[in-house]
Amino acid sequence: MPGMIDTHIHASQYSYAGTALDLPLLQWLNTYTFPVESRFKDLEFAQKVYSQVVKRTLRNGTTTACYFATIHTDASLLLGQIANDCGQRALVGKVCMDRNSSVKHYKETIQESQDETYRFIKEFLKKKYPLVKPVVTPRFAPSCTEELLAQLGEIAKNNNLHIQSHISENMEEIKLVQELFPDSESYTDVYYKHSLLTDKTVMAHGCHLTDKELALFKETGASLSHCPNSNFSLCSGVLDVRNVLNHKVKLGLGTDVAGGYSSSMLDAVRRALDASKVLTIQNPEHETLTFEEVFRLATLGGSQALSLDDKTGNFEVGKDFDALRVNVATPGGPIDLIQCDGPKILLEKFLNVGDDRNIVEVYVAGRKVVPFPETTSE
Ligand SMILES: Nc1nc2[nH]cnc2c(=O)[nH]1
Ligand SMILES: [Zn+2]
Repeated sequence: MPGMIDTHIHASQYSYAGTALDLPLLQWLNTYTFPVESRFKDLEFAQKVYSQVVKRTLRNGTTTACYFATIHTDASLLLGQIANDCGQRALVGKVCMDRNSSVKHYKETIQESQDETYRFIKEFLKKKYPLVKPVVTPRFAPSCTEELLAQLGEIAKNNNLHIQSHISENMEEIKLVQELFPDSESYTDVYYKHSLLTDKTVMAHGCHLTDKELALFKETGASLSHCPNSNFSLCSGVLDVRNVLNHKVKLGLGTDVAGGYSSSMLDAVRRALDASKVLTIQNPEHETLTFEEVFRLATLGGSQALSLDDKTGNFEVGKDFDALRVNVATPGGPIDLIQCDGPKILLEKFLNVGDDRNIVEVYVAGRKVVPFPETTSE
């Protein structure tokens, strides 16, 4: 099958994935996230966490990942190097934030954020990695001043770069954005005003976007990353994917580690189906997503959301070979095959009950990256 595409994952939060899920978003960021992310000034710590998250996601069948790192340029460059060395296709973002009232040492001045973003992009592009690219990454509106958002919009435009951020994840966050940006009509308008909504933009969550905001996504070509594990784990909200698709907005799936506790895209597939079923429980008229639709979101949908669908997402002639060799009946694996089923049923079983034991080989751009070559295996 085509490799899976994680459109939103915080590589820097991998060390505490599976813990610390007892607070809502803003309190979770202040209590757990910012203190951990501030540790990535230490390149040894960064090397350890980043090589583990890249290897784990590859083993789980993530052939393309769109990563948030931290505010630290050198550690963010290191994440790019590790993804390249391990053969994963990736977008890597050095996080930008010049507002943080809770963990005072974990923020930049606007000048630092601008200068370091330039340095990050320049040094990254100098490496000429074939599959790994930088992405302009304002953390989210509440942690950036208007001036910084405007500068980042300019930098992305002038260098034709990808952009990633977060939007409308929980209600408290939306209220905070209204207070911080009183001149903007909506959360989406804050990004739109600063040229941050383009056809190379991916915004995580969007649980509470209005139809009017979705229309602005459609108009600009910006996409959404649906991160259902995170949305459930932090009690943020339930995105109505059907409504997003009806608005013809591009959409992929994301793990959002560590707001989401699992680094596996198979988990994202299952949670996306759960989220859709929750909406059907609440409203029987809701048209539940099918497993085929969610499979598409995890692969082709993700490639479209990241504007990488000329390279990956399916096996169309002319694209790179990003693929998983799956053995549904792998010995010692989680699936018992009782009867002889056709390929569609086997895919459904794998998506719902399979795990990395079933993913026998992983290929990115034709290169076998799992099992790991002797030197990098652990
Ligand atoms: N889930 C999640 N939402 C955010 N919004 C701003 N930063 C973050 C983050 O690290 N995780
Ligand atoms: Zn996130």
